[in-house]
Amino acid sequence: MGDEADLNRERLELVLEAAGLDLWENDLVSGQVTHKATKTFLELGFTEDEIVSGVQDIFGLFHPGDLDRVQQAVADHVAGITPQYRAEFRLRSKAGEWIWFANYGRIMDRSSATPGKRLIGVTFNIHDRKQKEDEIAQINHQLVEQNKLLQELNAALELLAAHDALTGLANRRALMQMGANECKRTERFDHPLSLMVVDIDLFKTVNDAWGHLAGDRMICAVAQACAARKRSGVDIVARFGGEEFVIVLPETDGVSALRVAESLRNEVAATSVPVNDEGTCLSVTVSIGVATMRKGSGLGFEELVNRADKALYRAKERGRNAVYCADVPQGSVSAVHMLVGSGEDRSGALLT
Ligand SMILES: Nc1nc2c(ncn2[C@@H]2O[C@H](COP(=O)(O)OP(=O)(O)OP(=O)(O)O)[C@@H](O)[C@H]2O)c(=O)[nH]1
Repeated sequence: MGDEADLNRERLELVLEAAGLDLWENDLVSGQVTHKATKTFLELGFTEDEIVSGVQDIFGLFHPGDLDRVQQAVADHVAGITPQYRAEFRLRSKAGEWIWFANYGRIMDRSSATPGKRLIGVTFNIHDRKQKEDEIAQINHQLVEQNKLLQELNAALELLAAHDALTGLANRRALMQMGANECKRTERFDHPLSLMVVDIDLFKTVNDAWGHLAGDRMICAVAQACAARKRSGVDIVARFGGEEFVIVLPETDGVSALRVAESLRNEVAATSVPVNDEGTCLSVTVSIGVATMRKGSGLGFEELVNRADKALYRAKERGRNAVYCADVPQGSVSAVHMLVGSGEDRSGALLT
């Protein structure tokens, strides 16, 4: 029987050694370590003589950040809440380094006369695994940060790709895309679509007399005036080129578009634009060409822009600071005249 017990012990030791496990046993009533985890202490740099025999002394080697969790895991198992005691924790080596270990244990005498006394378990080194987990967590964290940065860069690029850097308005590329969609909507839903091309008059003279920066400020001021007309989520306001802007007015017929154009022309003409830091303010006017389409007109967006551009040319021909639209029927003239409130020259285009 004694031989068989010795053989069993040797078998157990072989298994523990091969698996890198260190067996221990604690008497939870006396608080004494009844079988010491020798291998673990040697790994920590202690000599056999220095191996402690009190449970509290062992707790003294635990990392303060892990101790509560370990004690809670023991308490949960003793209380029968968990079927095993499991914990991962850091132990302080003799040299003062923190090394990761894990415990796996169980109360072995629940059915004895003094249950809850013998907690038996194994300790094993998990330091390499923990370090790899840390490295992976760090790499994951870096990846998350890099992804965030990429998303921000993508959003900034999308913004740059669709907007004009000077005025912040939609750029020509974005306009052509959105405008084409509006043309399709007009064909599908039979709603009118109008478009204005707004051009600053004699802008070259501003650049020539006051410099390019002053010209830029004037472009921004007119851009703001155009943007202020925008019905949010409905109209499109874009910088089409140098000192030229396009305003797309969905669900707006020619008469209404003329009304908007004339009101914008008036507002700009009443504006005084500060063009430098010395307090120079310049007056400014715009000429506006208006074009409008309905379902079945067969016009694409580019053609609509071209028509408004031709109308703009007529407005310039008529002396600038003017609005012109070739698409409004004769019957609408009086209504527009009333709204325009300017001379024949300005609204004369409607009479052609
Ligand atoms: N400051 C500035 N000037 C620009 C910009 N883009 C274009 N321009 C200038 O705008 C001027 C446009 O001049 P023109 O096409 O002759 O037109 P205009 O002087 O406004 O004359 P009309 O349109 O006939 O009334 C040119 O001198 C361009 O160099 C810009 O982003 N900033």
